[in-house]
Amino acid sequence: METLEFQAEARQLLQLMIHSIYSNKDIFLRELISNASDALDKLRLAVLQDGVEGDTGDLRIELEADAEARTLTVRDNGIGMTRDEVVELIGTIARSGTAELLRRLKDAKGDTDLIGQFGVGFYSTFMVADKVTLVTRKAGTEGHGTRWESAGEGTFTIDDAPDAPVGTAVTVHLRPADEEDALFDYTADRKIREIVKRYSDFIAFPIRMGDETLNSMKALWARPRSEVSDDEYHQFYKHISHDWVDPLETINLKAEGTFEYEALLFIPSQAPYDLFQRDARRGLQLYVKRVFIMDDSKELIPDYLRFVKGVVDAADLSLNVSREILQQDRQIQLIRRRLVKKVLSTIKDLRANEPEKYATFWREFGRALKEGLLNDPDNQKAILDVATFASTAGADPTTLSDYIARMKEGQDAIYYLTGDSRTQVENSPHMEAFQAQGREVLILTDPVDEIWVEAVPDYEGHKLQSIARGDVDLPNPETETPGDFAPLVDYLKETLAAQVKDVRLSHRLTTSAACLVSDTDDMAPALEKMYRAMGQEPPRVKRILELNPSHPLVEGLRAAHERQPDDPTLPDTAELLHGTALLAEGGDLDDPARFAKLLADRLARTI
Ligand SMILES: Nc1ncnc2c1ncn2[C@@H]1O[C@H](COP(=O)(O)OP(=O)(O)OP(=O)(O)O)[C@@H](O)[C@H]1O
Repeated sequence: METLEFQAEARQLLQLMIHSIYSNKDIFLRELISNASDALDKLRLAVLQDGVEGDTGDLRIELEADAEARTLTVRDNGIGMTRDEVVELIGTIARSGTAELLRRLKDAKGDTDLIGQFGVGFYSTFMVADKVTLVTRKAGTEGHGTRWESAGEGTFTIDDAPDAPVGTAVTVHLRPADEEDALFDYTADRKIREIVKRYSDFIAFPIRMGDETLNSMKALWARPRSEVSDDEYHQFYKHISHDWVDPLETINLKAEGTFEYEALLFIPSQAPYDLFQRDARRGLQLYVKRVFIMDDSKELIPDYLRFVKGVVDAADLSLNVSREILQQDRQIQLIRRRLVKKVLSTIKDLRANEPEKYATFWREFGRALKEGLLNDPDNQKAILDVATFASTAGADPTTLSDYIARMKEGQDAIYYLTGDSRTQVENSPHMEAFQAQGREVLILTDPVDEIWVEAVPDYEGHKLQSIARGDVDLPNPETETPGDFAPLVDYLKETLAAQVKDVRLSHRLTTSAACLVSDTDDMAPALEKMYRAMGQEPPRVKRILELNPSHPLVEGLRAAHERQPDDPTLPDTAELLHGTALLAEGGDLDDPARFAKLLADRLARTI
């Protein structure tokens, strides 16, 4: 028997383990099972590719608990290790950067997140053990096996193990349970099952305890789609999402090459109740080589796709990768980018080939998806490609490209109008001339519409243009304006100076007397309202009052002002004109009671 010293950095790491700075001690079993699973993978590959002699007929992981002896053994019949490998692999930490991380770990005492930056693997057993024994024998080699043992305190012993079977058995001599310190009784049947189910259910090899296999072994994402039934996918979806309805769509993804990962994603059929609540759970499950790493990994999918559920299984990440690391990891960013593209292209396919499913998707998640127009500039175009909008052209929503295909000659902009409801938008005075000329206008009624339209300059070269803003570029109907409106316009500008920044004659009205429009670069009123609702105080934006010169009220007002510019009832009429314009577009009056009184007095005089 030989006694050897751990390499300096390994010793440091072991100290950290023994003093157990990592709060979740359960993971030691996950690590051992993961190592065992790797060893089984390696044996399978060695036999297959290198012609190593070995039995791959019954690759398995066995768990054996002995409550009396207080031991838990994890045994595999995988590749095993030679004596030299044991010394090399278990006695040292080969990974680069570990020394630097250890230094930082020491400085940041108790910072448990840092430890997630490197795989602690086998050493994590020392969080729960006062002694660990490893007995192993390498597949395809002559000679005997090796027995390694350590209490984690600086040294380990190495010895021959003549009778060791091929594979590796790690026996953890457990410290007394101390539940307050999250040190559980790891010989307890229930605890073992719980950990296996939670972290290792999808390990591709059977994890057995006695005659029983504890894991389902179904790594669905790793199996070719043609071999997995819809029902299996749906069960899996329900398991991870806690949804009870089948998903709308299942998405498989596999990346090979330098950076390997697999993903299995689902688009649900219905939005969760908390889709628009900030504290809702979101994100994907992250696996590393079939080993469950974490739930709700927000780094894998952007917020606007938060309704997507599923699993990403990456081959090259550390098992102990922390959320902090995920945020900075370049590989994770690449995965995320790819997932976004895949989800968007799936939606595009739905739209092209399965209109009913697409309609369901858009009804449930369109509002969330549109947030991406603001938050994901790179995919703005792709999102607009799959988006549909209500329109004056018909009851069915339209895509932007269909809209463009229907544009009238000479029309360059994509017209839209925002509002609270379809009815309100359709009946808004701003619509009149557009309707009269048969020009299609998009009807945008989601709160997020007010915001993204500001962020999207154009679609395929066509500007998005609010018909309640700026001047309209409609061809002028060649009607002579009756009479001279300049004095009235000047009068109203002065009288309504507190309410509006300008007064002018309109080309967009056919039936209404007046309407309010925003100046080209001013904030839309709904947006202003939204900011106020969020507790902010944006500067009050005054709008422009546009008059319809052919309306009897406006013409009458002109005549009345011409007759007697100091008529004492004129200011009230001006105020009523402004108020009705505001009401017609669904706006809020500053002083509704005053408006009602003015109106009632005026009506009383006409009866
Ligand atoms: N059951 C096993 N069978 C064969 N080799 C093993 C076994 N367990 C550990 N090893 C070897 O010991 C090495 C070190 O294991 P350890 O758990 O410390 O780190 P790792 O598995 O490489 O990294 P990580 O756990 O972060 O993925 C492994 O890479 C593997 O070569």
